Amino acid sequence: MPQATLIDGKAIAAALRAQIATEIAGIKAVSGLVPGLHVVLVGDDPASRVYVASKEKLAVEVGMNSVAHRLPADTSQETLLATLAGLNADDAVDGILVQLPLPRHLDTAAVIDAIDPAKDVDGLHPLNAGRLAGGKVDPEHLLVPCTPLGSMLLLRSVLPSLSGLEAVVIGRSELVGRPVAQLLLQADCTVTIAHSRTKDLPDVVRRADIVVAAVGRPHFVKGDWIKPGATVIDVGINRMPDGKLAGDVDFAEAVEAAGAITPVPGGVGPMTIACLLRNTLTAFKARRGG
Ligand SMILES: Nc1nc2c(c(=O)[nH]1)N[C@@H](CN(C=O)c1ccc(C(=O)N[C@@H](CCC(=O)O)C(=O)O)cc1)CN2
Repeated sequence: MPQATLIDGKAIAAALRAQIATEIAGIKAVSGLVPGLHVVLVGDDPASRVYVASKEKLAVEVGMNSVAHRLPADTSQETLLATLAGLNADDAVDGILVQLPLPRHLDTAAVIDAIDPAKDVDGLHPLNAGRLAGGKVDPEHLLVPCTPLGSMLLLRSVLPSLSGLEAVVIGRSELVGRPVAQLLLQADCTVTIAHSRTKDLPDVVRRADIVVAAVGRPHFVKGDWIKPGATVIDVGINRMPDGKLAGDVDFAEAVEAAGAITPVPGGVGPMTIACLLRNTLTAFKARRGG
């Protein structure tokens, strides 16, 4: 049995960042302006610290102004909202992202609501989520959550046309499951969103030409759930007791059945940050009439 094609998220993300860097260099040469990305981190969650440092570094590499606001774990809701109000009002700020998860005492929905939708490079503000759900806006000009956007770019790297394909998304989070389902629908897939209460999940997944796994449970999706030749996008990034990362899909099994599959690490993860940079450039151009 031939093994699946590996979808190389690391390489595709690097190519996207190179494209963004070229575009920013061109804009800078003409206007002297570059996009400004501001990331807000509250607390000291080790994984979040690593992701924020990586966002800061890669934003600088593509030529952006990059600022990380690191706030203590006991930051109050009022202080966080005041920080966001300052960033909303600052014309040099094109993109604002609040790293998730926030400490439990903070109200995440209220924090996201407080970000100017035009600067919401995470695509999580209700206005941007509503535009995506409405399906009426050109995705090139919409601020779409980064992991779903990256997942779609990976899918399109192996499936230029998605029209009419059966897609099953496992997981219904606002960060991944719901928006990726909306993007698949916009690409004319027939979309099922499966979740913890879905009955006969293995049989539901067996129907899928495209499987997007976003459940947050290591090796949850088994190889015999995968229809032969299906494309599998594994969004899970689970830290195992031995320190290694594992996806939501049992890769060793699924690679034998799938037509194409993303690895973990090196699949969707790197696309999340590349798409954040893309959204920041999109926001910059929209705000400055580019
Ligand atoms: N406000 C947000 N918070 C969070 C998001 C998000 O999109 N917006 N996503 C995740 C974390 N995340 C970015 O924030 C992220 C996760 C993983 C990677 C990545 O490149 N992973 C590598 C492995 C890295 C490692 O060794 O740990 C990979 O998969 O190859 C980048 C960004 C939750 N929070």
